[in-house]
Amino acid sequence: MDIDTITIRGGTGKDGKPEPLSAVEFRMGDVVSIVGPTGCGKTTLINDLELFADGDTPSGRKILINGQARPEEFLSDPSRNPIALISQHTNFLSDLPVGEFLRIHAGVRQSGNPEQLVKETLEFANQLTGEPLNLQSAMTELSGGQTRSLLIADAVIIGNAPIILLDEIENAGIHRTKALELLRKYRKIFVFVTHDPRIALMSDYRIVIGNGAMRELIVTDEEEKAVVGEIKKIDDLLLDFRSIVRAGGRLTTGEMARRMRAIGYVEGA
Ligand SMILES: Nc1ncnc2c1ncn2[C@@H]1O[C@H](COP(=O)(O)OP(=O)(O)OP(=O)(O)O)[C@@H](O)[C@H]1O
Repeated sequence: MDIDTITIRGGTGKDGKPEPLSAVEFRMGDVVSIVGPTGCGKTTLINDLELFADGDTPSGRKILINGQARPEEFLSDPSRNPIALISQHTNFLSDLPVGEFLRIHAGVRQSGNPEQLVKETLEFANQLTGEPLNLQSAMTELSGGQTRSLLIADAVIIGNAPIILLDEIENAGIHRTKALELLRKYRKIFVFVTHDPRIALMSDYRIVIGNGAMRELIVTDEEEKAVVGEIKKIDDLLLDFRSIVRAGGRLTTGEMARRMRAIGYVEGA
């Protein structure tokens, strides 16, 4: 089934009142962020999407595919489920080597050459994480960042899911700008739950959640796109400082001023 749109029909917030945003429609190719304070209901919203809620979850929301109720096959046959969720608490239970797992998954999910898909998936995963993984590593031995990178790459390339939900990938040592740039090459709906301004502003629009309810939809305008360029510079600088400290180095005020000048920020500005 080709998916063009996913609609969220609003339900109620934690106070039982109707959500201010009564409906939101995602179109194929959209990159969306869900933002809001801790505990406000962001994960609940993507769980509603993953479950194809039909008024049967605490929020009372309804999820429509191409304007219609979910087809039964999405629930009964996992291989037809168009949604992949990369949650915050993902661990592998199998201790298969990465290569074997990917080969088996590619064989079941796709008709193409499994070796090519495995290669592509590994390359994709290794662009997302700072700690490259190899096909011989046991899956249970991967770090949090490697696990999350492998799952994202597997969902995008082998699972080929048209809708991918990603819950707070910023906490797992994933290269965020790279992730957004790479993912945008694939025509899918990506929904990020995030506290990260870089991810939120690199999205096409964001849904603001408060007290369990969808409150506002903000489209990223030209001014915000310019701001994200500056945020990237500051963020990259912090990542540089982190790398220096991790590698056992020391930071000096002189070095900090030099690096800030190099990206166009003067000391103390
Ligand atoms: N619309 C709603 N109606 C009823 N309960 C809700 C609703 N939205 C969220 N909740 C409840 O509020 C609690 C917190 O929600 P949730 O875990 O989704 O927040 P979060 O924004 O993802 O938090 P964090 O930022 O810490 O990950 C959960 O117990 C959830 O069941």
